Amino acid sequence: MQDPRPAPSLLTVDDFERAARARLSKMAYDYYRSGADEGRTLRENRRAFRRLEIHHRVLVDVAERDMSTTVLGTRVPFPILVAPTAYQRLAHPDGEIASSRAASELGTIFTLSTLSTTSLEAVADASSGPKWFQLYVHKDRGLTRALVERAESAGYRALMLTVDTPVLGRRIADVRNGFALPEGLVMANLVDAASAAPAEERGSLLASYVASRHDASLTWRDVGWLASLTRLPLLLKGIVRPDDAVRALDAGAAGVVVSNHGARQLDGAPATIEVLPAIAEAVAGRCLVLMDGGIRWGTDVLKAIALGARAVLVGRPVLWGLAALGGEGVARVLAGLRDELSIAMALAGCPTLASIDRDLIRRAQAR
Ligand SMILES: Cc1cc2nc3c(=O)[nH]c(=O)nc-3n(C[C@H](O)[C@H](O)[C@H](O)COP(=O)(O)O)c2cc1C
Ligand SMILES: CCCCCCC(=O)C(=O)O
Repeated sequence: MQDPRPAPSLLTVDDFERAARARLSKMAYDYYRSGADEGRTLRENRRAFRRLEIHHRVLVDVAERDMSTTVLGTRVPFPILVAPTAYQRLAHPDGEIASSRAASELGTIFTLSTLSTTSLEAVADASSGPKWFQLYVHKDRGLTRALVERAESAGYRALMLTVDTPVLGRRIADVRNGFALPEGLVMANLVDAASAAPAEERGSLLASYVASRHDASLTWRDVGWLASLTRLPLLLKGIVRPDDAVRALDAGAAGVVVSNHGARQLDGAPATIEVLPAIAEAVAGRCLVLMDGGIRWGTDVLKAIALGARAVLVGRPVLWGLAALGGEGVARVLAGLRDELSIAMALAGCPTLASIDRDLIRRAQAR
């Protein structure tokens, strides 16, 4: 007899990307999908995972698996967090509210971008789960300080300072498409600053925002200044070198995010999974190490944990879920990755995250 149930069509992150592509305008899809320049790092972020094999252990009791971990004092049921991504209402009218609620439903951490299309207060009011705030430092330090104070009083639990973006990477598709926010969408955390801006900047063209407001002169000294403004733990996002990770630690950061900004900044930057082991080794457990870039399968998460990350963040997968099915899509993407990780742990002989060690991972022989 035939099974009457329809075959599920949205199972993997790549399925969600196809569904998202069918729903989004070309301009929005290109903005989300793009890497910088020729997309070398974009391809490498995923290829580098494929080069790694998992040499599984057998006959281990994996009847119960524990995927929970603690990040900056917050217990999460599985080690997959939501990365900050700008302009989520471009994907779906419910934007950041829907994605933060989905993260909350699953018990994981949602990171809100400075460039969100919903204000940080509205997101805090709408979802009760743990949240971090991603910070871009503006030339106007008063504005930067105000963002920090607002995030702190709205209940965000950590600040994630993005340090790989002194200027905007060149995303060719965005330049060709003349990327701009459609009428009605704004950079909601910056509306006052935006309405004081000259008319040609109010259209939210990313490039003009960056040129006029974003501070490209940021240095290590400013990290100390930022840390002095807040009692929240500070993470530095965009680290790909062991020496910079140690410097972050020395500057007072509670952790680093090994990231190349989803390959949207410096084309030619290394795949993050390639540089993770040396960074984890350099900081030697003295601070939290997270990573993002190219994670599309539960087995990718397992590889990142094995190579030294406490947890990973996902950017585009969440956008694909949001564009395809709103908040339900985000929840399904996160739950899908969680369930894939659980299966991968069972098959690799790892009942806990602590048992996922480096010895499981080998580089595939070149054929
Ligand atoms: C459309 C888009 C917007 C992004 N916006 C931000 C942002 O506002 N701040 C930030 O620190 N990183 C931003 N990122 C980078 C993500 O936080 C993250 O590093 C990256 O998406 C991880 O790679 P993945 O998309 O392969 O998971 C953005 C990435 C994308 C794809
Ligand atoms: C230099 C600050 C602009 C960053 C724009 C948002 C972002 O991170 C991205 O599109 O990627």
